[in-house]
Amino acid sequence: MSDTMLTHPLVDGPVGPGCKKVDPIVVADNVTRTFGGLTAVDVAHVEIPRNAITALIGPNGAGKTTFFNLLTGFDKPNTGQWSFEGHSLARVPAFRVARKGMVRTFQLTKSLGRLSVLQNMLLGATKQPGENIFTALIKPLWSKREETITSKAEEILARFKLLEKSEDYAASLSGGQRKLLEMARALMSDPVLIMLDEPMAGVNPALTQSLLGHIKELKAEGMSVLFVEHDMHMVRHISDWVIVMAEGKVVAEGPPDQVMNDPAVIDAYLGAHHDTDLGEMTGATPVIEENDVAADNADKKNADKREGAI
Ligand SMILES: Nc1ncnc2c1ncn2[C@@H]1O[C@H](COP(=O)(O)OP(=O)(O)OP(=O)(O)O)[C@@H](O)[C@H]1O
Repeated sequence: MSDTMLTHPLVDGPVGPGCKKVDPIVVADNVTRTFGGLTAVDVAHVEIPRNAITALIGPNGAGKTTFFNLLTGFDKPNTGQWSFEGHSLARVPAFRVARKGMVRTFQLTKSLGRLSVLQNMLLGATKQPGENIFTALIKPLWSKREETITSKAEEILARFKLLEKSEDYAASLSGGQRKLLEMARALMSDPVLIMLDEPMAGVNPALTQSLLGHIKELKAEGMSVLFVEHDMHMVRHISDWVIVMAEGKVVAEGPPDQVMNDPAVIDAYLGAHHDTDLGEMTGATPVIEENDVAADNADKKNADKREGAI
């Protein structure tokens, strides 16, 4: 940020790249990742605030996805340390990271598309029935566990208005419904921090309101949310905090209205998107549940048009 004297309730001290948070849930230091000669991530220090919605933005190739992959154990850094809820998680494998409560959405791939919506949900549960040999041998133990996770899956599907689709192939869902399923699946493992990778990609504008409502609910339930998104409208309307990456580094951070009016950010990132709708700071628009069905239908049509969507 250009004005380092700004303060904010989430921040301990002046606002600026790498600023200290009052109550951080993730703290990362000197995280680097290179691919050959290219430094994809070079984050000196960043803190993610707890129980807030944080957007990670930046131009294509800024290193956002790589940083996500590193934090969640899907990739290994060259250097660096980070902690989640005060516990070091650097180089901890992805399944353990998820068990600790740091859970990311991942895209519905071709193979997952061939499973039903419910099966996708069951895959999201952290501890599977029969996971240890003792439990596997005693049917009442695993069948009870299966019942519990199935009813939990159905409860979450109902909340996301996907229950009636539970037996459908996931591949048959519209773009927006897929995004809802990705989020619903992540909730199966009771995240403390949920990390969403482009939650708005391919989503019809009316279903967008429903998705935004679901994300705000996660925060209302006490979760922290970190998302990567190119849709500036969403970033502006839903985020409490915005972190800007460029060339692997954190170049700016702050509340959305300040970050998006920062000349350095406009030059580095928004300049390339001058023609896109950056919106006004009007606050999040209300959830339009009744539009879901119409939106889904329109969304489905768009999804059908896309070639090889999954
Ligand atoms: N597995 C890989 N092998 C080689 N280079 C990679 C690999 N993954 C990422 N990169 C490179 O690292 C840089 C950062 O990529 P990354 O996908 O993290 O950026 P991003 O900010 O998420 O971009 P986008 O917004 O386009 O998704 C890019 O130059 C990319 O080409």
